[in-house]
Amino acid sequence: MPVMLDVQGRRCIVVGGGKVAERKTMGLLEAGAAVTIISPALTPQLTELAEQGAIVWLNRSYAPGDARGAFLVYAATDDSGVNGEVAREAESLGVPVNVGSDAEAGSFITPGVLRRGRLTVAVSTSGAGPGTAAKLTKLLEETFGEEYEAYLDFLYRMRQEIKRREASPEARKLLLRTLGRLHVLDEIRRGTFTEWDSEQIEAWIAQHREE
Ligand SMILES: C[C@@]1(CC(=O)O)c2cc3[nH]c(cc4nc(cc5[nH]c(cc(n2)[C@H]1CCC(=O)O)[C@@](C)(CC(=O)O)[C@@H]5CCC(=O)O)C(CC(=O)O)=C4CCC(=O)O)c(CCC(=O)O)c3CC(=O)O
Ligand SMILES: NC(=O)C1=CN([C@@H]2O[C@H](COP(=O)(O)OP(=O)(O)OC[C@H]3O[C@@H](n4cnc5c(N)ncnc54)[C@H](O)[C@@H]3O)[C@@H](O)[C@H]2O)C=CC1
Repeated sequence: MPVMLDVQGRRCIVVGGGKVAERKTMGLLEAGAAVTIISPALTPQLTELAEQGAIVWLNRSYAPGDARGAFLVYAATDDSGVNGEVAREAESLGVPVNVGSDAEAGSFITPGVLRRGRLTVAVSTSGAGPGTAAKLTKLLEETFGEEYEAYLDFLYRMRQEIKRREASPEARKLLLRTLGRLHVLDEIRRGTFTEWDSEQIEAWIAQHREE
């Protein structure tokens, strides 16, 4: 079941400090999570993050009780027995858990992720082929270029303005549908798009609210 979680400022626990733990941590930090790593060893990059205070590092092995109070738990050690223990504890506490060594041992898996500002595309093969999930994510990077970031910022602003200025549900619906038909994305791609100021937005809404 795909969902988009808001992990901003929420405590997420990563057990293990190797390559896999590093990748999960980078994804969590990108999403603004408060990461605690529990591991007797860290990769150079994770060590640097701990030194900078960007993550909390507990320099020891996993111990029962570590999953308490977490929003998400990642079992990313190279010991599948330990990963299984972490998963059981998290499950008993009702905390979602990811197991890097076995898709089916946890309650969620980590998809490949493509970000373009407000756009997030997640790709999963349900654990059948993680390398394929990575390849498909790369392919999507070509389809969804950098222009989507500016385009979604534009859509976000217009949607806010339409909702703020327009009380009638019918007019809103019409405006939002018309908005989706604009050629702004092409203009951004061609470099001919210029930001709309408040007056232009107001004029556009007035012109299109009753078509
Ligand atoms: C089940 C899952 C667990 C989880 O949720 O973590 C899992 C499990 C395993 N991965 C393995 C191997 C590799 N994983 C990658 C890459 C990624 N793996 C990711 C997710 C997942 N991997 C989850 C399922 C996702 C899905 O399919 O929906 C991505 C998408 C996201 C991320 O990790 O951030 C990230 C791409 C990020 C990107 O670049 O976009 C590569 C390629 C590479 O490194 O370039 C290889 C080597 C090639 C190969 O083996 O295919 C092995 C075998 C280990 C062994 O042999 O011991 C297992 C264990 C098993 O098979 O169960
Ligand atoms: N999800 C994925 O994308 C992938 C998953 N894997 C799986 O993930 C596992 C981990 O892979 P890597 O990060 O490459 O391994 P790694 O060997 O680089 O790192 C393992 C880490 O776990 C720590 N650790 C070991 N026992 C621990 C304990 N009891 N408590 C806390 N930390 C402990 C170690 O100190 C080390 O930092 C692999 O064994 C494999 O099964 C492997 C490749 C990709």
